[in-house]
Amino acid sequence: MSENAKMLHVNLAPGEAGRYAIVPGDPDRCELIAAHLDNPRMVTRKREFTTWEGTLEGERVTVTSTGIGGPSTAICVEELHKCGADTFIRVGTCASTCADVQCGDIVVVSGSVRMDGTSRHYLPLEFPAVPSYQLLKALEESAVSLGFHTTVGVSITKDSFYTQTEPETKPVADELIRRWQSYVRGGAVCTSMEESILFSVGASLGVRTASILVSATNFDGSVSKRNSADVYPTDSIQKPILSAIEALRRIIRQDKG
Ligand SMILES: O=P(O)(O)O[C@H]1O[C@H](CO)[C@@H](O)[C@H]1O
Ligand SMILES: O=c1cc[nH]c(=O)[nH]1
Repeated sequence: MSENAKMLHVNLAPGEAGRYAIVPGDPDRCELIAAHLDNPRMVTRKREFTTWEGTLEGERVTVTSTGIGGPSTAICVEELHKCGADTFIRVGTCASTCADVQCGDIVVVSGSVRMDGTSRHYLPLEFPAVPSYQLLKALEESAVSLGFHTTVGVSITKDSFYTQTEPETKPVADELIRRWQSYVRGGAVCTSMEESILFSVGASLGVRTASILVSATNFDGSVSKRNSADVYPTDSIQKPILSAIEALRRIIRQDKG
């Protein structure tokens, strides 16, 4: 393979990603994020990986979707890194697992339970899945400065959506519910599907990672179920987007300073 060949999945070549990457799960979210950059343009799309780019504070910013869950997130981070990225901010949604986080509230993830398989291919389980403190701090300060209700806390990264929302229907229900209860009793504030992978792959590559989420659910007091009555206001996604853009501005200025 030539050195300038395009990556197998994200379809970018070395040099075609900015140092700064914003990585949502949903491909449709890339355009919404890029709209806040200067000179946004769609770059490429392959499988679950859609890429837009633009500039912020004069620096190139790449926005690429990870798709859902571990394997595709690991691929996205590895390939963007090969193409030039060393700073990754996930902008996503989560389900609340605590009373402090209600629908539309922000969570800045300070660490993640590794209830996934992919991160174990990178680091042993005793190694914590944690973000870069510099990025976490910038995200928290930005979200608070924008007036959003913000919680900094531990998320649960799971490998499967419906084993969380309907654990009692699965053959391993007892195990799922027992583990989930222990995470919640340990103080986990929300659940999503990419953090432990993003943080672990980032740590193994020696790059900066962080994640900011908006809750798509109200917490109804149940340990593991999604609240079926939740109506997710689609404009809520602008909260983590605006926070991430402001945080990235601060990071870029710090990097330059
Ligand atoms: O909001 P996004 O980034 O799509 O992420 C969340 O939504 C998906 C599940 O519906 C999972 O990928 C979960 O982590
Ligand atoms: O309910 C939800 C919403 C976002 N992400 C999840 O993992 N679950």
